[in-house]
Amino acid sequence: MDVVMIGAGYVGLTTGACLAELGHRVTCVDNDALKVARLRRAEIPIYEPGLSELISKHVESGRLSFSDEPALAASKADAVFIAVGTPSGPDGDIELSYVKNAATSLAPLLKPEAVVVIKSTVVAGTAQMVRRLVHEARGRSDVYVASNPEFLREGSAIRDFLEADRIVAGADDARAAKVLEQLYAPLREKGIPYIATNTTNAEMIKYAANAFLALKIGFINEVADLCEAAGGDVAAVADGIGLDRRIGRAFLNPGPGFGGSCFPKDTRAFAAIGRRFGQPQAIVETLIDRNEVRKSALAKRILSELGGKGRRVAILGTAFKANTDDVRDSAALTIMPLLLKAGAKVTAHDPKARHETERHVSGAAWADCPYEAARDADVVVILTEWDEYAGMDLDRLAKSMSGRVVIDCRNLFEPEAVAARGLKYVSIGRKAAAPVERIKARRTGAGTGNWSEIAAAPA
Ligand SMILES: NC(=O)c1ccc[n+]([C@@H]2O[C@H](COP(=O)([O-])OP(=O)(O)OC[C@H]3O[C@@H](n4cnc5c(N)ncnc54)[C@H](O)[C@@H]3O)[C@@H](O)[C@H]2O)c1
Ligand SMILES: O=c1ccn([C@@H]2O[C@H](COP(=O)(O)OP(=O)(O)O[C@H]3O[C@H](CO)[C@@H](O)[C@H](O)[C@H]3O)[C@@H](O)[C@H]2O)c(=O)[nH]1
Repeated sequence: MDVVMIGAGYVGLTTGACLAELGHRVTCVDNDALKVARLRRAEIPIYEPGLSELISKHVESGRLSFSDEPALAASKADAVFIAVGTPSGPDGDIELSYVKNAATSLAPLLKPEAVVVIKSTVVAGTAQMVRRLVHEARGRSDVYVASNPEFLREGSAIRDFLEADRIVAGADDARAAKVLEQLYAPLREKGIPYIATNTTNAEMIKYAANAFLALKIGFINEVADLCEAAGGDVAAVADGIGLDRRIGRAFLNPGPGFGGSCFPKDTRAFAAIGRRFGQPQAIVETLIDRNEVRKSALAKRILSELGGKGRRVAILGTAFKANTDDVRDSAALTIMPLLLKAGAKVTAHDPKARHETERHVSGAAWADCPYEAARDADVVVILTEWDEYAGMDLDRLAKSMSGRVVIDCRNLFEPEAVAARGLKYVSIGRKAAAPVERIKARRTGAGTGNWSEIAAAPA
């Protein structure tokens, strides 16, 4: 089929390249002419594993091209996807102006029977509203509107698309339903569950899924804090509850609070829809508050470990999660400014997100590797779970630092391994760190030094 993708961001580029992989001819259109010029030079504006290779493959196969001018491609397209941003508005509700602009400017260009597919995350009722706008702009009702929310995660976007848990195809008429079926035929043949439903359900499914996943994270974060206070180990607790198939182990990893371009924005939108329809989503409202409080509480905790102005802290990881250069709503964007404001000297490192972080946070120094960031640091804080940090040489890290505190917000290490280097390990709900003296005693043969003795010692 001939497809046009409006918006060449994370979702548009990935979806465009993957639809080309499924055999369709795709033109990705963006109104950012600079972005399109870069894409035409094979410069991929985002870091997403495998995306650059997939794009090159299909530019060469002739099935993928880029344009900043939708007219020609849209006039031939069977399906026009809208994958533009839907940022948060002031009351948490989403800003639909990009979706509306894209739809109305395209409307007169479409051939009869074309289907506009909304890929952006939008609130219930948006597809119906877009249908009215498109028909008004054309002066006739010979094109159709569908809702096909996207569930990919940054960092594993291509696999999430091509090996999706399910495809949600929202259509209110036979033509839109048929075009969606044809677009996804290769994935349906592979046995990927295909949920054919109406547009309102499709829109609701997307928000309910994100709200539920965010709730799992918010829940385990609080369980982790309780474990820390009660002397439990959240990793064991998450394994123990996650093996219950009704619960599942995924998304039970505690951290510095969820971030990214989706969970914070989508939970706010979900809560806003609840208020708008007179059905407040109290659980999600609380989750949003707790997640924000978590990030600033973490900054306070870092400052208390740091113990005074002018002391040095290394921040390892500023992306909202590993394998992306995206820093939207990342914990680092809340925590770094608070540390700098309190007079700390901050040196940061991230394998991919330095450039993006520098657009939002000024005043920090940057290092080329984690050990350089840790040089002379009083406290090292891990905020992103990059493999590079999980694989760090702890002896080298300990030698680089002048202080002794490692605050690991992603639980990358076994507490004992860090403590054995004479470091105080502050994790998120793992076993309490052994005090430096006790570890030293163990190394020098004083005391029994067994694990239960170390674990039982006060942090
Ligand atoms: N990022 C994700 O992981 C993810 C996953 C699933 C769903 N979503 C949803 O998908 C949507 C897009 O998210 P994103 O992260 O790809 O956004 P993005 O900001 O990375 O990309 C949006 C692109 O649309 C372009 N654009 C805006 N208006 C346009 C127009 N009228 N014509 C042409 N181009 C236009 C912008 O220049 C930009 O390049 C959002 O609704 C988001 O909530 C995102
Ligand atoms: O056990 C976990 C899992 C995630 N996170 C954090 O939660 C945030 C979001 O992570 P993730 O869901 O992996 O990334 P996204 O790329 O934002 O993907 C989410 O948001 C997308 C946009 O809607 C959806 O398409 C995806 O299905 C949904 O997982 C990040 O800050 C993670 O560090 C945790 O703290 N613990």
